[in-house]
Amino acid sequence: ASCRAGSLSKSCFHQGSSSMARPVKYLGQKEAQNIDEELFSEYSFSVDQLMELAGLSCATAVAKAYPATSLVTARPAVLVICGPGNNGGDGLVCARHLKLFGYEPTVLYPKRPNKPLFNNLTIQCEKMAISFLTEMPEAEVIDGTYNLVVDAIFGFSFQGAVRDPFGSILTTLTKVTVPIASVDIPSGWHVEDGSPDGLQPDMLISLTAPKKAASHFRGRYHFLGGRFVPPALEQKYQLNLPEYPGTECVYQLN
Ligand SMILES: NC(=O)C1=CN([C@@H]2O[C@H](COP(=O)(O)OP(=O)(O)OC[C@H]3O[C@@H](n4cnc5c(N)ncnc54)[C@H](O)[C@@H]3O)[C@@H](O)[C@H]2O)[C@@H](O)CC1
Ligand SMILES: [K+]
Repeated sequence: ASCRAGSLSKSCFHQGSSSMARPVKYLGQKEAQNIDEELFSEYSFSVDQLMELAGLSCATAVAKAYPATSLVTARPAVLVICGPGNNGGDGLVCARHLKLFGYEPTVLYPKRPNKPLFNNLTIQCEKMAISFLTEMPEAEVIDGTYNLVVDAIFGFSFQGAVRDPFGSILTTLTKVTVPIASVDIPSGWHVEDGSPDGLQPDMLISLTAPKKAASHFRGRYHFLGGRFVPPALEQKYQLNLPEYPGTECVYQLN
């Protein structure tokens, strides 16, 4: 079953194991952070584990929507822009899996936290011959060089006015014409209210469960990823997640 999230206010109905249609829950910012915290504290996951699964989901969703063989340019070049928190970490993992899937990712990672997790993810990319840019290219250069941009700048902890260097990066992104695939939230959007003047990505990969901002998403592809939620946690928060098909790590919501 599939549905277009934007056509149903804050809900996307799907057929679960029962015959009754159930709406997938769209999370508020605080609830998303509580679930995140509980996965680590109560369920004893490590950040690395969930980030790996989240990033793999993102690369898988990108490969389903934009198969490397269907890309118009000779090289399946993809620009992955990573922010300063865990959303950026998802982007680094996504870049590594995209490379394994036959794409040519290039990473822009302007603000790097000095923590082993992010240092290791960066080295893993470098060792896979993924190049890192030192500055954000102009929109025309992006359009001429890359087939797609993966936006892994901000996720569910974003708040307030955008601080540099990400303000100018987001301004450039609003001008690119190649498709943008946003990880978890379109960067710069208010996590619950969205942003009518902000990025308009072609794809959104919601991780764990969609956030409320996803009801404002108007792009072509909305995927759910991050198939790691224990059933008890899903029930506690009444997430009403769809059943992922077979062994898939993503579920297409529209
Ligand atoms: N439990 C989950 O659902 C999981 C979440 N993951 C990812 O983790 C993300 C959340 O990560 P974080 O909590 O680290 O937060 P984010 O990655 O959303 O962003 C936090 C970073 O952005 C900065 N920031 C916040 N507002 C800003 C502003 N206005 N201007 C400039 N910088 C700003 C903060 O200083 C911090 O460095 C999720 O969206 C998802 O992508 C996955 O890695 C793993 C599992
Ligand atoms: K994002």
